[in-house]
Amino acid sequence: MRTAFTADQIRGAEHVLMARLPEGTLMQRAAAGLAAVCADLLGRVYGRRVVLLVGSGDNGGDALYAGERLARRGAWAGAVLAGSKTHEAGLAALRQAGGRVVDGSALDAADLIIDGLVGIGVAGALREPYARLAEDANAARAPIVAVDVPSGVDASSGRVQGAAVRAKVTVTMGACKTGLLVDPGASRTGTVELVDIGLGPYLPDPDVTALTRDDVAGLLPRPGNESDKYRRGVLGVAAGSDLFTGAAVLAVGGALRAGAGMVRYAGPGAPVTQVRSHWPEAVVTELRRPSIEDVGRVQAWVLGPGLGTGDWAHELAAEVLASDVPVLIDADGLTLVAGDRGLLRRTAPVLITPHAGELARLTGADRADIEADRLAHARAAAAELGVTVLLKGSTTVVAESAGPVRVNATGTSWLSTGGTGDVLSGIAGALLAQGLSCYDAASCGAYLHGLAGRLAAEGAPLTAADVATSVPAAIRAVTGGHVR
Ligand SMILES: NC(=O)C1=CN([C@@H]2O[C@H](COP(=O)(O)OP(=O)(O)OC[C@H]3O[C@@H](n4cnc5c(N)ncnc54)[C@H](OP(=O)(O)O)[C@@H]3O)[C@@H](O)[C@H]2O)[C@@H](O)CC1
Ligand SMILES: [K+]
Repeated sequence: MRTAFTADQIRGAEHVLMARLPEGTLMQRAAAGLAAVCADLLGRVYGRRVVLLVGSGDNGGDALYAGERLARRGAWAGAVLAGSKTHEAGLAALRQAGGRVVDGSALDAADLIIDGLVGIGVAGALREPYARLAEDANAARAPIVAVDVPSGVDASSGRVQGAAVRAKVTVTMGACKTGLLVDPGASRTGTVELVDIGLGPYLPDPDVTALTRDDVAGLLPRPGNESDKYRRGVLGVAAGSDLFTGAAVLAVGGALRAGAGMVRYAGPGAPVTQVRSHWPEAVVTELRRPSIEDVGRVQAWVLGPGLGTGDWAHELAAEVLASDVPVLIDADGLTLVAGDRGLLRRTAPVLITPHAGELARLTGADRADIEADRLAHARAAAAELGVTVLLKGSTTVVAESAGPVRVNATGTSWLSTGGTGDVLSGIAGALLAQGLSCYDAASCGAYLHGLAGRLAAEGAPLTAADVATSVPAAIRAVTGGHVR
């Protein structure tokens, strides 16, 4: 499990550790790790030009001491001092090793840029001259190594207000920061390298976690000798309408490919015909009225893709939500719930899977605000609505009212195409039916969906149906495909 922490959490742990060590020890550990990554990136250190962007705090101190180490190995090291003050001991060390103070024009001829403008101590958007230096560094041809976080990215949320460094590598100290895993910040980090400075034993529970392949392999249900289709999990899918038939086909497809023992599809005539012809494996009930009475027993429901938002859909949603099994609500289901919050009054668990626009409709928050601070809005919605929230987007986040938010970064931009959300609801719904909690079903579902998208795309456009087709390959890639 990858873990990440807010700036305050890191500072708290640093405080305890620092009190036990001689002054300056942590910064030397940080600088040593930083210099090693820079040296790797340069290949040969001797004679290369390294420009350090140095802010007024300890982030600048890290950069200066790393510059000192590179200068001792024969690099030309020039520090651009951006702040009202500078880490004096770090600057003296750099000078003693042969480094110098330069102005921003040195960026043009740099082989490597070290961004030590600001780290976890930043407040708000970058001020001048930091903002201009960040932009000049981005425009230069040399790769940028960000110290701790790319300057301009809020370490605790991933928020970017104004200019921000776009790094090739981010060398983060002690533990990963939340903002490195959540967009828009995550898209600025490049590769994230962690330098162990001994913080581990002093860290609290993480703010954010990200499942690894092994975590997902451990959580995914696998059939045993005693399994039959009922014990493996029966998923009900209430989706599709005479106007929108594809959503039903895709949601059922996602569920079947993700290992549901059986999928029971319930809907009106047109999608019924489509689901039957695409998926003879599904057990289909054509609804003459909005009732699930004749559908049979299920262990979880997916409600909403392509369902429509009229009275018929509302009645069906009310019936599904009146059941005593977990329900995943997506798409039109979310619009229905936004118009009638009373539908969410139930005791069995609810997982909602909105994108930012749908969450905005549900909570009244501004869509742009949600996109700027995905974590805070997903958490707040989970607490306000009493549900698990899977907020879709370039970094998908899964939040409950308490505990760490799980983020998923397996996705690809090729997944931003119609119908992929329907497939995701099928996958996560199948995992719910197989007994996973909303939190695990959502985070494993997002992981598999992202990976299936990557496998299906291979750098080219994909369709939602391709994603569903690739789900077994994604599961195989996660579990190693061992026959059992
Ligand atoms: N402590 C340790 O032992 C270790 C610390 N470590 C390192 O220290 C870093 C944290 O250092 P930190 O706390 O000094 O804060 P930091 O991120 O350098 O920035 C603070 C300065 O930025 C400025 N500033 C703020 N907002 C701004 C804005 N919007 N726009 C422009 N400027 C702004 C503000 O300047 P001022 O307003 O005072 O001029 C303030 O002084 C951490 O990320 C890690 O790299 C690691 O090596 C591990 C060991
Ligand atoms: K930085």
